[in-house]
Amino acid sequence: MGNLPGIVITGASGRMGQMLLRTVLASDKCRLAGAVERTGNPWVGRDVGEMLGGQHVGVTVTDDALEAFAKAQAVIDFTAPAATVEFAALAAQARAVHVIGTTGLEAEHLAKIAAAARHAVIVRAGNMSLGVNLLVKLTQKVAEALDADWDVEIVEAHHNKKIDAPSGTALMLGEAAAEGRGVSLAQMRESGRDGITGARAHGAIGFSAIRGGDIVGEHDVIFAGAGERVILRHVATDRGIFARGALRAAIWGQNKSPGEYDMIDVLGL
Ligand SMILES: NC(=O)C1=CN([C@@H]2O[C@H](COP(=O)(O)OP(=O)(O)OC[C@H]3O[C@@H](n4cnc5c(N)ncnc54)[C@H](O)[C@@H]3O)[C@@H](O)[C@H]2O)C=CC1
Ligand SMILES: O=C(O)C1=N[C@H](C(=O)O)C[C@H](O)C1
Repeated sequence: MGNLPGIVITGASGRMGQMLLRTVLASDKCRLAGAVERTGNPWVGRDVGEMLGGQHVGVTVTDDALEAFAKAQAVIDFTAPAATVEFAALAAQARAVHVIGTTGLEAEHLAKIAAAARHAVIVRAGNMSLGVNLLVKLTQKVAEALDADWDVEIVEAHHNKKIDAPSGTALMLGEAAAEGRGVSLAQMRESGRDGITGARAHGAIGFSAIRGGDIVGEHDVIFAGAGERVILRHVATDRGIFARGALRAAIWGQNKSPGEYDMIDVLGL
């Protein structure tokens, strides 16, 4: 047990935090080394097992991230952009692999994460599931095969608590479509249509977001041509797919050279 990689989960009380804790506790490939929440969160100072509604597991939730990271080989982080940037610096200081699932990261956050990756292994993806990463590869292939007369639209649906749009997954799919076409997503991106928008720009890559209820995550990539459509779809029904992917990334990252990696690297797709 002592030789298994020790994992710290940040954002322990969150939707993904709880799923990650259960996944690590059930795994025979790693051990739970710590759990972090923000100061003032009711989970801080309490045993992880008790907070999950079961027996004590001997790991107390802390708000001291550096102390927790220093005892671990990997940190799995599905929190919020400001927290993730802070954790990237601390995980690098502790030489722990940092697996980042947090979405909504802006250029300023990405620059700080890239700086941390000069000293430590970081695996970052807007979606850690096998199915979505396969869909990313398929999207790139289809975009390579079809010309810009085929309009690309990405439609995503998530639960009503999600705070960022388009989703991290939708952006990964948009990047894949842009790469397949040999264009820059930043230049071709079109989102949030409302009112008299004018006709669709030729070659645009469009994004639409639906928010409602408890939808885990659904993504369609629509290639709309004249007289026909190709639709690629992924539907997530269980957050366990993201947690299993993140755990796989944490184990894969052990003994890798410092740098920033993604799930395509981890899965070898
Ligand atoms: N890459 C992927 O496969 C997936 C990514 N996500 C992303 O993960 C993130 C979290 O999603 P949810 O779990 O649904 O959100 P949530 O709101 O349920 O959980 C976030 C947790 O982070 C904690 N947190 C925020 N700042 C913190 C800090 N400074 N220190 C410690 N804890 C802090 C919050 O207290 C909360 O418990 C979002 O960005 C979401 O888009 C979600 C699912 C899959
Ligand atoms: O916030 C979520 O829930 C999810 N976020 C990720 C995203 O932004 O794509 C991944 C998944 O779709 C669930």
